[in-house]
Amino acid sequence: MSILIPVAVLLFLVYILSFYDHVRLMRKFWIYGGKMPGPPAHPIFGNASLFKNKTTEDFVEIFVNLANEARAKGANLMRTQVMNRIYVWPLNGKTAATILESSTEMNKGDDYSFLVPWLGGGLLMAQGEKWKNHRKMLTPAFHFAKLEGYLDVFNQESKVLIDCIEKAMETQEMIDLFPFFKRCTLDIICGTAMGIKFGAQLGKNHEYVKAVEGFNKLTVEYSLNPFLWNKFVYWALGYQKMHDDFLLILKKFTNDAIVERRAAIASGEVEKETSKRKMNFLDILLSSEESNELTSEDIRKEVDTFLFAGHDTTSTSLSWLCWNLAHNPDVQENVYREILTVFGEDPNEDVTSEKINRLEYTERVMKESKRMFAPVPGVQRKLTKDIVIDGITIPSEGNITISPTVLHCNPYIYEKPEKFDPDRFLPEECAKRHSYDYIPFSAGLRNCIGQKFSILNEKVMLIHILKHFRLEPKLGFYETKPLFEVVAKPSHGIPMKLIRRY
Ligand code: HEM
Repeated sequence: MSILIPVAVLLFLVYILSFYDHVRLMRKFWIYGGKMPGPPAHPIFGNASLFKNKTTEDFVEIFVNLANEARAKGANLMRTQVMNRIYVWPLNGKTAATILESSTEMNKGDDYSFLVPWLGGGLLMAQGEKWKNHRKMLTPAFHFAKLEGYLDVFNQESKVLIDCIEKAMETQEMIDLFPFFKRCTLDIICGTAMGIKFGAQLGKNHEYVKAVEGFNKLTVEYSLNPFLWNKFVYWALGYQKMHDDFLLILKKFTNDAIVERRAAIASGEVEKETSKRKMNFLDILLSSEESNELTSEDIRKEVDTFLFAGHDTTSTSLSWLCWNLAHNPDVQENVYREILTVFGEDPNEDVTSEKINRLEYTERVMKESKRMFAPVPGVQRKLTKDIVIDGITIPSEGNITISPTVLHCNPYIYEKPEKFDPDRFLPEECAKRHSYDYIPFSAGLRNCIGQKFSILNEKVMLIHILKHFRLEPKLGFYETKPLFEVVAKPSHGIPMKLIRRY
């Protein structure tokens, strides 16, 4: 009994000390935040009350309304605060450019810290020279000529997708396409990046798929609950254990895939490619391992980064595209007609690279869909030094949130932003805007390395789907909402009735 009291006192002291840095930052941001436009903040909790009893389903509306209130008062940026964190939001492309074009302020923000044990050191999270070297090394995997080589996988997996949907239609009248798209894009990224048949669409590797979902859920819970930001609390409530269990599954899967590919190359089962332009992503990494540029752990982090960044984003984007098409039948019909004109009527024909760039109208529709529902709702930078934007000093250690969602809903740039209008992307309309008023793939040096890959992937899947089915929504347009999470998934999926085209 006597030992319990000092242990309890010690634990309490550790707990109190662990808050020292929180209090220091809270004070600093209170002083700076008070001079910025933004909603009134509490000295300790900041703007936490805005999110009380809300879920990430409500956040888009909250942030867009706050941004519009600030814009109406003439502000070009706004701040929000929660406990010891400050977030400064550029409200138009011109202001966002200051940070996106900076070659020094490229470090990722506080909300990414959760991903460090999994992806830290991979391209998405890396900093400084390491980021520069890895970006240079991996760029050839996304070269135009290389993308054409991925078309086979896009076509094959899209056909499996159609089979899976048709099978589901035998027993269900209403189908939520989102999980189908997610499994398909996971199979595509594994096939293209690593040269392996993953088989998520056929029900394989279920444990990995579950672990990705579990880890994503934890990420959201962590970012919404500031008490979990304290390592001690996180551990004591059992979150650390769940976190570690998911990580074990995720890392093991990738490590096994790497070992398998290495062995296949060594045994000659897979022909060794020497031109970097022709190599798939994992083979580029493995060749850099041979020349001691990368360690095995570096390779694992990069592969995990591409699996993470490459599948949820594209499937979410395609889901919102289908949602917009289902709710705008005229636009859907126009896209379908354009697809038939360019590719012909055979629903089973492969999509080829020569014709795909002729889909001008479809491309505008895809862009407008990403404007209305930015698949990545926000990215963050953490400042290393004070910077001044629009005459306002933003302090070091503060976060800048560049939110495509908030920028794309700017009524001063996009008249009636809630209206789906592909003509906003006619060249003469684009010329009227700052190029950073539309940034679904971010912009500047740290833009999305996978954007061309993703657009091609999405187009091929869309062509296969629309050639087979007409889409009819089974929920009202606003009954499923974009979640303000790492990826803006639809809160209630995208339930559809699919009508066969032939
Ligand atoms: C619609 C689909 C996609 C969207 C909307 C999207 C969006 C983005 C955004 C906004 C960023 C900047 C993140 C930040 O600054 O923190 C980013 C970075 C990145 N994306 Fe994508 N992405 C998509 C698809 C993909 C795909 C298919 C891949 C891989 C095959 C990929 C790989 C990456 C990587 C590795 C980075 C980090 C780049 C760097 O920091 O140098 N993304 N993406």
